[in-house]
Amino acid sequence: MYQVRTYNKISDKGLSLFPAGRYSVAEDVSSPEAILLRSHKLHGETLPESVIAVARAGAGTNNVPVDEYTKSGVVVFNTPGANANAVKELVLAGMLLSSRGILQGRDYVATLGDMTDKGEMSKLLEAEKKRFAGSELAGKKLGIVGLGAIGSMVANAALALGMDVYGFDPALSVEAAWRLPSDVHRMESLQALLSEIDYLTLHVPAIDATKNMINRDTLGFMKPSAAIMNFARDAIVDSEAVVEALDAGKLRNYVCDFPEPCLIGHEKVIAVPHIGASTAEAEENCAVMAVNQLRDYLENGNIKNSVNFPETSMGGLVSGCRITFTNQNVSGVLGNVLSVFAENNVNVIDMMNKSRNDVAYNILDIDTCPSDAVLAALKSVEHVISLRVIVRD
Ligand SMILES: NC(=O)C1=CN([C@@H]2O[C@H](COP(=O)(O)OP(=O)(O)OC[C@H]3O[C@@H](n4cnc5c(N)ncnc54)[C@H](O)[C@@H]3O)[C@@H](O)[C@H]2O)C=CC1
Ligand SMILES: O=C(O)C(=O)COP(=O)(O)O
Repeated sequence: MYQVRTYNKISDKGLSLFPAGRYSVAEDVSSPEAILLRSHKLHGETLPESVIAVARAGAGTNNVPVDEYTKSGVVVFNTPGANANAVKELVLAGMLLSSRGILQGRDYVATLGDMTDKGEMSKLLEAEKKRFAGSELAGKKLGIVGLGAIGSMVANAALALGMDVYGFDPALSVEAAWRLPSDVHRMESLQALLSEIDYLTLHVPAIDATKNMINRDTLGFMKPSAAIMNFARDAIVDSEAVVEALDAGKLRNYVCDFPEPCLIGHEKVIAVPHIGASTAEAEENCAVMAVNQLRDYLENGNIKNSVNFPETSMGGLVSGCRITFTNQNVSGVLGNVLSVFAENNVNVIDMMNKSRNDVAYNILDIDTCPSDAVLAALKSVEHVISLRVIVRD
């Protein structure tokens, strides 16, 4: 029986994919092989030694100490693109809230509760509405920083709204480049993009390279009439600098999914509580994808959509026994492991070896499971980090 420890609200559509008789899935399982979570922060928590995989039902993995887990052979998964549409829609809402007097108008109308005369109310509203006039998105310039799953969807939607779209992404993958509409103006630097645009939307991961990428200096490149949408992470924007710019009339408004104390109550800030991916559809997509990936790893040793391990798949088990092992990515390890097999007359039917940065991952199908002594010999091969035996049910 596999044990999976969960954190956060994970959609039942995903959880129901764990077969009841083979999985125990709960917040309080004692020796989990896997962890399934959303934004719960694992930094500073002791990971049970039993854990071999962590699945983030979502995109950002900055709540998981990925580097530390990699060293102990723990595979970290995420669910690329599964919640991108939900974020895209909220970005569009954010830009509309930023450009029109929707919230201000709603707040004003809510003050009219004492009025009883319909005609009087109508007259007053018509007289006052000029205070809530806005501007249109069509024809405005949108800058997108990060053109991955979310950024490319926002680009398409913004073009459909008649916006002129500018993009900056120095790390763009070939696959993401293919998804991008050709009308997106490619910018060579953040500064060039910021000085051009009326709206900025951020869709980069929270990593060292993006920490405080919007700061006092970079805010200085923007037009005073520009607005920022931050549905990425708090770490990407220096909020204190944003408040200074808003107060000094150097930024029109700031729409964000990551409120911080200095932003609360500011009249030019529209802040919501990290609800970018909080739709039924996105929660289901993420949970289903995370559970399928986790099951394929636990039951077959296959790896898809990991943020720290190479994509490695040999399909379902065909032989009686599958050995998977992770090793430091140095030369000679696979050869030494195969020597142990050869010395003990273990026949390898099929195998795959892939590497990514400092780790290599291997799947080997063999005809019969090796003895405990052979397994011990395999585990003691220099630079082998972890080893697992998967037996067909
Ligand atoms: N508000 C919310 O609920 C959600 C927030 N997010 C956040 O949005 C981020 C992006 O999500 P996805 O688009 O799904 O990820 P993605 O991995 O598909 O795209 C990220 C893009 O950022 C680019 N990038 C990396 N470093 C960069 C840099 N220094 N400058 C410019 N571009 C850079 C990458 O090349 C990639 O194209 C996530 O990492 C997460 O932090 C994601 C989903 C929901
Ligand atoms: O997928 C992401 O990166 C998100 O920020 C979504 O977070 P959540 O799963 O809604 O807690």
